[in-house]
Amino acid sequence: MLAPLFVTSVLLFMGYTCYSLHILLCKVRPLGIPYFVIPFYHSPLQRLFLFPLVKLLIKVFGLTHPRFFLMTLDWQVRQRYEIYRLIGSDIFFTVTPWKIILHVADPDMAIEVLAGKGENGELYSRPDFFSGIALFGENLATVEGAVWRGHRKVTGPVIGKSLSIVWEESLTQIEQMIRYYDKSEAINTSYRDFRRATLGIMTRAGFSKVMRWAPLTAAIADEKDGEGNYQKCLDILFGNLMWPIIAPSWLLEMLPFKALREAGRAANHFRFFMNEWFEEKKAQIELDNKTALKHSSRADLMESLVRSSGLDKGSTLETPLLSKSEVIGNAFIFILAGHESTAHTIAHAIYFLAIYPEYQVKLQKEIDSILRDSDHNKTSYDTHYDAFSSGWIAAILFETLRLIPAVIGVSRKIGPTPRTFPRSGGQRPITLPPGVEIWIEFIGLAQNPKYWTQPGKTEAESAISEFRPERWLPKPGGDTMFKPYNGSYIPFSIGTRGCIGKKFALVEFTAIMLGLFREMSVEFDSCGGRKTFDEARQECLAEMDRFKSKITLQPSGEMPGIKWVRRKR
Ligand code: HEM
Repeated sequence: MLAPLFVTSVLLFMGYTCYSLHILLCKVRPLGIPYFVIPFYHSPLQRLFLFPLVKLLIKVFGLTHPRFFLMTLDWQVRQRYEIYRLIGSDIFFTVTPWKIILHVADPDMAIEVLAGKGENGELYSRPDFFSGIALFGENLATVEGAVWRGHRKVTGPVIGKSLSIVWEESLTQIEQMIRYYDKSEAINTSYRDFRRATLGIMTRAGFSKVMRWAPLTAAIADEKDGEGNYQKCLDILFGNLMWPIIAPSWLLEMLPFKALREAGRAANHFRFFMNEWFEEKKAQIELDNKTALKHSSRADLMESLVRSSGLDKGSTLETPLLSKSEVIGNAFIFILAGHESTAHTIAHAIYFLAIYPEYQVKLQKEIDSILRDSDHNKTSYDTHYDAFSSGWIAAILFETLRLIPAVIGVSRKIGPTPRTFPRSGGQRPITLPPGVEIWIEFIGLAQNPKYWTQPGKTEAESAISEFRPERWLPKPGGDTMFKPYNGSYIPFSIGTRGCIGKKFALVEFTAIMLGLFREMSVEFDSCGGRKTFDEARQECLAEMDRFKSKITLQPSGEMPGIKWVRRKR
């Protein structure tokens, strides 16, 4: 009885899948753009089982057709621009039986997709899979249209006003970090160490909570300590975010797998901490309301969020802009987006500087010439940031993000009516059918030789896939950094929906590099003379080619050890 039912269900499913694929292909074929039919695209289970299997098949059978690369995880990192070259087009489709995705390494089209408006006069919206990050409540990254504008109005101005604190706290965190590195041998915990530092900066700038820097393992060892607990919960939560996204935390906590139970518990702890912070801030605001001290000078992100909920007694807000769950949802997205992307970008840059020590010397000369003898702790965002914003520190940041963007791309979807998009190089515009998902591929764009071959040089001489920060420096006698072709370099995305924390990240990166390299230099660990510089360098470059995208780009294996040493003056 069950067997025929099972066979009929399988046949019906297969029939429906073929029919659905046929319908999608009928939409794609007439457009004259290269397309590749692939059986699946990203989902947690495919990530776990199918992608590794395809990778193995490619290796064993030496498969070279683009279709096979497109079925591997994070092909954008491994294929870079080469896949577009192989296909012969800066845009192409992947078609699964359920979805059409357009991959874009064409700058004119990228601009129109990210900054242009759909049929409703609104920006194109993010695909539905983004709704997963509303696990603690809707937030800036998950809402659209007028609601999104409301969230942005609450968060944008206050983030913009936090830059002096970002500068100051970055230097404080780095000072504490250096004290630890001074006593340490080689380390390979840079990614975690910088996450710890940027978390401290976000927590101070956004929530007025002070978290001293300590190596994560030591800081989390003391379970009774609230700060250590908070760090531990974030470390587990962000390392395993996929689980609380696909299942409620109460369910995870009941499952017989330790990792899943821990992820569920971390999500519950996070909710608990945010509730505590919400109530604390509310009480503080209520006190201010009584003393008629509106919007105190210490106003931070959390204050702006809580005030916009109108939940504080004495609030004069007529219509609340956010619910309590949206307040917590936004606290979550700022902690998530605001610490990992910058931390990993700093760690990538540190590894590039270990590979190319000559740039450390240039960076240190720049710091010395700007700060002279003054103590860097006496610097401030207002007096010093601008001086660093068109020199080596900025060039190193831009070049790091060009080669290893914090996120590999952004996506948008076309609404219910067809839309026409321009293409670069005078190619004919393309009209996309409804429902298509568009993936703007940052690495493809930032290594597209049509836009990155330098004037008077060949593509090979321009070393597009290599770390050459000098390409960004102002021309001799000038003071403006190199401006790439519009749309060909957008690691923070563009348009009003682009990254709200861009300036925050630029200031953070600058202060951290200045704090570190004023005192220290970085070098590969030679493992007691057993590893040459060239071996460590090759190992590092090979590891960078294996980076995986897990919220942000990060190592999938172990990076070579590095050592921080006091600068020789
Ligand atoms: C190197 C550092 C960073 C990079 C490369 C980066 C990149 C991005 C990108 C590509 C987006 C997607 C924009 C889009 O879909 O068009 C984004 C969104 C966002 N980022 Fe960042 N980001 C960085 C740092 C930060 C920081 C420090 C914060 C917080 C202070 C932050 C908060 C956010 C938020 C809240 C969003 C959602 C914005 C919205 O939907 O309106 N990011 N970021």
